[in-house]
Amino acid sequence: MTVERTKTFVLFGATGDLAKRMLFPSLYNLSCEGSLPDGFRVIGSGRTAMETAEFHDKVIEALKPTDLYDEAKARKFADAIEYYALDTDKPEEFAGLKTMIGDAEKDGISYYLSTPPSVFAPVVAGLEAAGLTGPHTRIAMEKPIGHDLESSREVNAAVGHAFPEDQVFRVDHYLGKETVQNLIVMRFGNALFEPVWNSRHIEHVQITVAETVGLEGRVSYYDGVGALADMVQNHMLQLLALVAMEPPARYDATSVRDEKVKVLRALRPLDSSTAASNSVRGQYGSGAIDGQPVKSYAEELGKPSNTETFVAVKAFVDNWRWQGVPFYLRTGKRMPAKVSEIAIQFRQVPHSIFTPKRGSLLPNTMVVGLQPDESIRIAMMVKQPGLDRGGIELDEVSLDVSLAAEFDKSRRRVAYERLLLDLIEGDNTLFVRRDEIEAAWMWIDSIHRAWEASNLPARTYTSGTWGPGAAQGMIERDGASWRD
Ligand SMILES: NC(=O)C1=CN([C@@H]2O[C@H](COP(=O)(O)OP(=O)(O)OC[C@H]3O[C@@H](n4cnc5c(N)ncnc54)[C@H](OP(=O)(O)O)[C@@H]3O)[C@@H](O)[C@H]2O)C=CC1
Ligand SMILES: O=C1O[C@H](COP(=O)(O)O)[C@@H](O)[C@H](O)[C@H]1O
Repeated sequence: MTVERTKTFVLFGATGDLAKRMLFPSLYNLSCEGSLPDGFRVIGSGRTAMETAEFHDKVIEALKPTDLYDEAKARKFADAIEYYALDTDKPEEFAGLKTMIGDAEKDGISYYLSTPPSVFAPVVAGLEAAGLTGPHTRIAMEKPIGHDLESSREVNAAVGHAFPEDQVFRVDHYLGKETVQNLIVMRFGNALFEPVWNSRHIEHVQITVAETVGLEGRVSYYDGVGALADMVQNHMLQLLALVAMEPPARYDATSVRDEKVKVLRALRPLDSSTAASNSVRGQYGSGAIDGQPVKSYAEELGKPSNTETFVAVKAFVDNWRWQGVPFYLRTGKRMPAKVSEIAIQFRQVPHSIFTPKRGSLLPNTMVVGLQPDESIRIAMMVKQPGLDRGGIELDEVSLDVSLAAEFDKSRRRVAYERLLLDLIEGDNTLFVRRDEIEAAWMWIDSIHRAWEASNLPARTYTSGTWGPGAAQGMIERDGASWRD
C-alpha cells in the first residue's frame, strides 16, 4: 500500500526563480498553518555548489515578501532545509543524494522538478539508477512538458519509465487558483446553470488572460516558444476544458480528467485555410504601462524576432453540446491590465416583448473573474424604477459574487500552496494527466503548422493596448466584441 502523505520533499531547481517566488513561500505558508505532516523534511537541490547557510539565507530572502512572514518562524523553517548540489550532467552525484535521503522512502517522498524541462528526463534517470523511485514516491513537474506532441511524448515516456501515471503530478498552476476550482463548483454545485450550458443558449465564450509584464528576464526560455505554447497550450486550454466538459460522475482525479480530455480531443484543428481568419499573432512594440514607457519586445531581446507575445484564437469544440459556439481565446504580454477572466455570452431572448422607451434588451453575460478579483458576475436586465409612461425603461445590472467580500479571508492563498499540499497528500485531481497534455499539444501543433504554412506574421501592437487591431477584427466579423 502506498503512503498517504509523503514526509520528504525534494525540490530540484531550488536555486531558481520559481522556487524563490512561489515554491518556498508556499511551503512556508503551509508550515505556518500547520498543514504539513509531522516530521516533514525538505531537501533543496540546485546545480550551484554553496554552503547550506548561504542557501538558508536565500530562502529567508524569498520568504520576506510573504504575508505570514515572521523572522523567527522563517529562520526556523529555512534552517531545517537541507541543501544538496547536483548537476544532472554528473549522474554519479545522485549517490550523494541517496545518502542524504537515507531510508526516507518508506515514509514517502515527493520530488518536484522546477528545473528547465531538458533536465526532467536526466533527473528521473538519476533517481531510478540510484534506487530512489518506488511505490511510495511521487513526482511533480513544471510546465512546459515538451514543445510539441512528439517531444511531450518523449518526456512523458521517460518519466513513465520510473513513475506510474498515478504517481505523476504535472503542474498547471492555474488549476491551483481558487476561482478555477470554483468554476467546477459553480457548474456542478448549482442546478441553475446546467440547463442553459450549451449551444442553444450560449452564443460564445471568451477567455482572456492579459498580463502587463514583458519578457521579465526569461528571454532564453520565451523567444521561439511564444504565447501559444507558453499560455494557451496549458492554462487556457485547461480553463476551456473546465468550461466545456460534461458533468463528471464524481469529483475525483479520474472522473474530472476523463471529461476534460474529451473536450481537448474534440477541439477542431486549424489549417492553412482557417489560420488567418481564426487566429491572430502579435508582438508588443514600445509603449507605456501604467504611464511608464516600456521597450518593444525586439528591443528587450536585442534582435528582431517573429515570436508572438500575443495570440487570439477562435476555437470550436466539435461535439453536440458546443456545436457552432466559438470559444475566443486571447492572451498577451504588455497589455493595459493584469486580468484573467472567462465570459459566457448568452443568446438574446427568443422574442422581445418590450418596446423600451430607453435602454435596450441586452443578452445576459456571466463573467468569472480569476484575477485580480475572484468573482462571479451575471449581467441581467431589470426595469428602471419609475412609472414608465410611454414605454418601459430597461437597464442592465450586475449580480455580483465577490469571493473576497463573501469569505473574509485574511490573505489570498498562492495557487501553489494548494498544489503542493495535494502532491504531498497524493491527490492528483488538480494536476494534468498525460493524455490531456498530449491532446492539447495535438491541437497546438495544428495551429503552429497552419501558421507556418500560411506564413502568418506576428503583428506589432503598442504596449499598453489590447493587442493588434486584427484581433478585434476577428471577433467583430462574428458580430461580437472583446470585453476590454
Ligand atoms: N519562473 C516562472 O515564473 C515559471 C517557471 N515555470 C517553469 O518552472 C521551471 C523552473 O523555472 P525557473 O525557476 O524560472 O528557472 P531558473 O532558470 O530560474 O532555475 C532553474 C533551476 O534548475 C537548476 N538546474 C538547471 N540545470 C540543471 C542541471 N543540469 N542539473 C541540476 N539542476 C539544474 C538551476 O540550478 P542553478 O541555478 O544552481 O544552476 C535552478 O535551480 C521551468 O520548467 C519553467 O518553465 C513555469 C511557470 C512559471
Ligand atoms: O506559466 C506562465 O504563467 C505566467 C502567468 O501566470 P499568472 O499566475 O501570473 O497569471 C506567465 O507570465 C508566464 O509567461 C507563463 O510561463
